[in-house]
Amino acid sequence: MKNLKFTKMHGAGNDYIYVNGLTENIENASQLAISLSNRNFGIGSDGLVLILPSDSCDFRMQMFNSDGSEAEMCGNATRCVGKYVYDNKLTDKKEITLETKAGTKYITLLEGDIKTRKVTVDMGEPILDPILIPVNITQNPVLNYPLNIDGKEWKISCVSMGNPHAVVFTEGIKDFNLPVLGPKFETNPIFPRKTNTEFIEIVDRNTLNMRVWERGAGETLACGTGACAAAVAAILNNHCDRKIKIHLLGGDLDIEWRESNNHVYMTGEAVTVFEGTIL
Ligand SMILES: N[C@@H](CCC[C@H](N)C(=O)O)C(=O)O
Repeated sequence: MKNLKFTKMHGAGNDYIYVNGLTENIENASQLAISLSNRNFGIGSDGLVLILPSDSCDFRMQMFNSDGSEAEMCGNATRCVGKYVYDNKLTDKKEITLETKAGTKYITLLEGDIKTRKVTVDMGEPILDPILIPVNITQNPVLNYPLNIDGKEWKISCVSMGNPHAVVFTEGIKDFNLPVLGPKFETNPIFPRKTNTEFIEIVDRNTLNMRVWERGAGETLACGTGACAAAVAAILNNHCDRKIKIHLLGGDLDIEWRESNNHVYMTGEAVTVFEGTIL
């Protein structure tokens, strides 16, 4: 695509290319995600995010992983889209509604500047029904379910935040070989739409360490929906209380699963790195 304007942004190191679909004409977004995400021959990113007009919300987000697959939801991108539409004067609101394939998300812009802004997103209710996640396990909710991978038993807890997550509580995550291990979870036949997988160490009742293997992207420095899913799984397994700080490779996210309305709230930074034009 010639003369395509883009902005590179990240949330806790989870980096995407953002394109204003209100002014730019995108033809094959899936193919574009693959080529632009390439870290040698493209811009380099975990995927592509389109900001589009919406009939029901202020804006609509469409998100593609670096392998070209379209995801229902992306937590880190949601924060960045909020910052993008405000900085680019597409809105003057600091409370923004965003249509996604996983329903409406409510963004609140907090303190910040043109480079970095703190953003909270009401991510809605977690989905625990295995049919809806989807995962081919009848136990409901799926907590500490034994999954055998190459002769080793892992205990998975499954949560959807609009997209599927398998959360594993374990130890020694910094030594895990995720490029070998991650795909064995991602493509396991019990996940009919594949899965994102979070490897979690419990630090204390309000703190977790996390590494993530993302469906369609591989290991990323952070995953917002994954952090929400990990928090929900930690609370359901009684490892943690309802407010949790999650340390990811690229930064921290604060997650609250509120008892009063069952919604998950994610707070973290959204950062603009640079703008450019594809020649
Ligand atoms: N990094 C994202 C999630 C992106 C989509 C995911 N790989 C999927 O295919 O479901 C986040 O911050 O939530």
